[in-house]
Amino acid sequence: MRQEATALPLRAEGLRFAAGGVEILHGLDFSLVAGAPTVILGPNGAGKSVLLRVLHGLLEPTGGTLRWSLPAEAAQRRQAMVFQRPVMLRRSVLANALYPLRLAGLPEAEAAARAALDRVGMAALADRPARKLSGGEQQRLALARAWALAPEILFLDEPTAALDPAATRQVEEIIGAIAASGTKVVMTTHHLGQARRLAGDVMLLLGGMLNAQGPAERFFAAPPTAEAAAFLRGDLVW
Ligand SMILES: Nc1ncnc2c1ncn2[C@@H]1O[C@H](COP(=O)(O)OP(=O)(O)OP(=O)(O)O)[C@@H](O)[C@H]1O
Repeated sequence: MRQEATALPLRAEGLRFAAGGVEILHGLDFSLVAGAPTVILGPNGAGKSVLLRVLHGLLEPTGGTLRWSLPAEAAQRRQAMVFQRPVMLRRSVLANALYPLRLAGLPEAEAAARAALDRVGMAALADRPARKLSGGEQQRLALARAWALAPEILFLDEPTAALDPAATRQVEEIIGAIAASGTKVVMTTHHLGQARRLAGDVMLLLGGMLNAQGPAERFFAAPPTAEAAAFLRGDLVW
C-alpha cells in the first residue's frame, strides 16, 4: 500500500547482467521516476525482459548499482510484475484475485478482490475456472491481481504479445487506468503504436545497451539517435 516514503526515484548506474559468460546488459545508466509509464523498446533479444527482471529483483545484477529511494527490501514490497503468459492457479477467477491479497494479509480481501475484478470488467466471471479463460481474459485477471495490491511500481513484460487487437485495446485501457491511479508502470512492448499511446517516456535498448531515452513525445517526434530513427522506420537494427 502506498504511504509517504516512496521507492522511486530509482537510479541505475553502470547496471550489468551476465549469464553463462555472456554479457546481456552492458552497463546501463538511467533513472526511473514516478509518473506516466516508461516503455522499454527494442528488437528481439535486446535484453528488455532481462532488464525488467533485474529491476524487479528476480535476477541479481552482476555489476553496477541499482539505488532505490528506500532500502531494497522495502522497495521490493512496493512492486508487482505481470508476465507475458501469466500463471493462473487451478482455481476460480475470484480465488486467483484473492490469493495475493490474502498472502499480503490485507483486510477485507474478498471485497478488494471483487472490486479489482470489477475494475477490469471481469466481475461476472468471478466463479469461472481461471485456466479456462481466453488469453485476453487471463491477462486482464493478472493485471487485476497485481493492481489490487496498489503497487507503487508495476512491471509488465510484453503484456499484449499474444493478444488480438480487441483484447489489446482492453488491456491498454486497463494499463492506462492503472497508471492514472498513481502506479508507475514500467513495460516492454514490440508495438510502436502501443508505446505512442501509453508511454510518458521511452528507453530504447539495442544489444543490451541503452541507445536512447527520454520523453515519449520528443522520442517519436525527433528520434535522438540514428538507430532510434531506423527502429521507428521499421528498419532492422540490433
Ligand atoms: N537467464 C539467462 N541466462 C542466459 N541468457 C539469457 C538469460 N535470460 C535471457 N538470456 C539471453 O539474453 C538475451 C536477451 O534476452 P531478453 O529475453 O531480455 O530479450 P528481449 O529484449 O526481452 O527479447 P524479446 O523481445 O524477444 O522478448 C537473449 O539472447 C537471451 O537468450
